[in-house]
Amino acid sequence: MMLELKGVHTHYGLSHVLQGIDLRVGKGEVVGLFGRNGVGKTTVIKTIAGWVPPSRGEVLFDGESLRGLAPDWICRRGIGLVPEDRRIFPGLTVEENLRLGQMQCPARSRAASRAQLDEIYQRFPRLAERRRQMGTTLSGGEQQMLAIARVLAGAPRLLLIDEPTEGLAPMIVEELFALIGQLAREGIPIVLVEQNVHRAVRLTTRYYLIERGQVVAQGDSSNDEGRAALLSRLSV
Ligand SMILES: Nc1ncnc2c1ncn2[C@@H]1O[C@H](COP(=O)(O)OP(=O)(O)OP(=O)(O)O)[C@@H](O)[C@H]1O
Repeated sequence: MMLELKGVHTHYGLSHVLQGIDLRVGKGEVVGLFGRNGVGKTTVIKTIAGWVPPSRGEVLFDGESLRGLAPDWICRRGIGLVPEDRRIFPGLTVEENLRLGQMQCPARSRAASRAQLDEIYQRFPRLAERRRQMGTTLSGGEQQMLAIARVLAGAPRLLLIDEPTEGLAPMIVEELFALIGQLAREGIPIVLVEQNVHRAVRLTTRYYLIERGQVVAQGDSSNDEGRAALLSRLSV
């Protein structure tokens, strides 16, 4: 198992948000985290990436505990987080954003090379065209692409992607889902939080349904039956 959460609890102050999450992500998987607003999906992702430390339980990556590691170090181990709010660095061009991504947490020696940057531009031609434009002046969809590209620049071995399509136009949404599908086919395991369950579930191989900080259902979403079970449970 590449990533494993064992009985993870997370608090924000006195607020007990995650209440014993068990979750596993294997090689080649796209794991969907679904559930209503505020149930703790983002907190699961932030806990994995070390942005909020778990108060109890373990997060294991490649069998090793991440306990006590700062987010930078977790990133360097190979876990890349694309946060919901994208966090494009203001005052920096597209290329400078990507170079920072290469430097911030190079997970592999491939990162931080010119060749790797060229590969990223091949994958994201629109970013190549706009490489000298300020990152924050890109459209919402382009900023989301940049946020993903910047994390890819660190050559992660596992990707956590939080609500990538929120507030974006349908065409861009399709492009983003196609991109995520492509990354998965290239062998990067992905944990995806997405409100657009109908669309997202077609990409995921397995899912966890979360309610009030707990996993209340999980299953296979690689076939019609599994997907139908999830959708009926969510009644969407
Ligand atoms: N920094 C914080 N401080 C205090 N409480 C927080 C903080 N971040 C999140 N929470 C609370 O933790 C709970 C879970 O939030 P979280 O963002 O993980 O949920 P979510 O399922 O991702 O929801 P959404 O889909 O709306 O993003 C919510 O009640 C939220 O208000």
